[in-house]
Amino acid sequence: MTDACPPTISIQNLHLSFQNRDIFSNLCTQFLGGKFNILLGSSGVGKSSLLKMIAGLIPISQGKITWDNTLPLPRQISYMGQQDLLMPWATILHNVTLGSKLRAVKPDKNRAKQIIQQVGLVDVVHQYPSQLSGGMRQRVALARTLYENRPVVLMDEPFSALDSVTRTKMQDYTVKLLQGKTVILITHDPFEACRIGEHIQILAGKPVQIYTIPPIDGTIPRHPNDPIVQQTQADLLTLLIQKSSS
Ligand SMILES: Nc1ncnc2c1ncn2[C@@H]1O[C@H](COP(=O)(O)OP(=O)(O)OP(=O)(O)O)[C@@H](O)[C@H]1O
Repeated sequence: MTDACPPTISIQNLHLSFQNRDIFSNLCTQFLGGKFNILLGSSGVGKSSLLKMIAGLIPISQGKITWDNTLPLPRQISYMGQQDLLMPWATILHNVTLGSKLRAVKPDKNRAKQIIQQVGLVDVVHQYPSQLSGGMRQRVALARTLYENRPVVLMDEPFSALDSVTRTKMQDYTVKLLQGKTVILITHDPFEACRIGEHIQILAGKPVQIYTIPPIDGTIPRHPNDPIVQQTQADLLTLLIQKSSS
């Protein structure tokens, strides 16, 4: 499973409603294979729900999600939701390797420890989630997602609880480890989008649609001082303000 070619994921005329309230209709877009796809948009517009539909966590009533390889999509996905969903009874190491245990395969403890070290949690590897801060818990969830080594990685605001220095380090490490995978990452932060985005889209408007941002030059992770990052984040924020009021 880990050597599957990371697919492009296509959304065709997708519809979502909750209790007869339409969230979006006829939504069409693509998330590019092997790229960092970033999704922005105002709170409540439907970003997390779209990610959950791709992950198979919300059933599809109308429209289609397709992908361009032959493997079942759910088996290719590693999903990091907004809630960390850490198991309170398991140590940090066991939380990170939980997927292996659930699949009844021997955990790769060396790989897990390496990732835990890179996310800065080596000192708490044998502690329990209740002993950690919110930002530390989020890094455990990040480590668990990275440990899975799947071709498709869905991440819903994975760095939202982190201070700006840690956030920058985690962005760099995530880009390094997930290079060549199909990543769909939700963020509210235009700066983050411009640092690590290769294909940036905004979910916005009435009715809700997807808008694609022109590609940004340079390889990711772009340096925070890169003038392109500075300029495009300002443009992106302006666009977000425009789209949220239209
Ligand atoms: N299980 C549910 N039952 C009913 N309504 C829901 C459910 N899940 C989401 N919604 C509604 O669907 C809309 C979209 O929610 P969603 O969480 O997808 O938005 P979002 O863009 O990810 O928001 P945020 O940026 O705040 O996380 C919201 O109005 C929300 O209240």
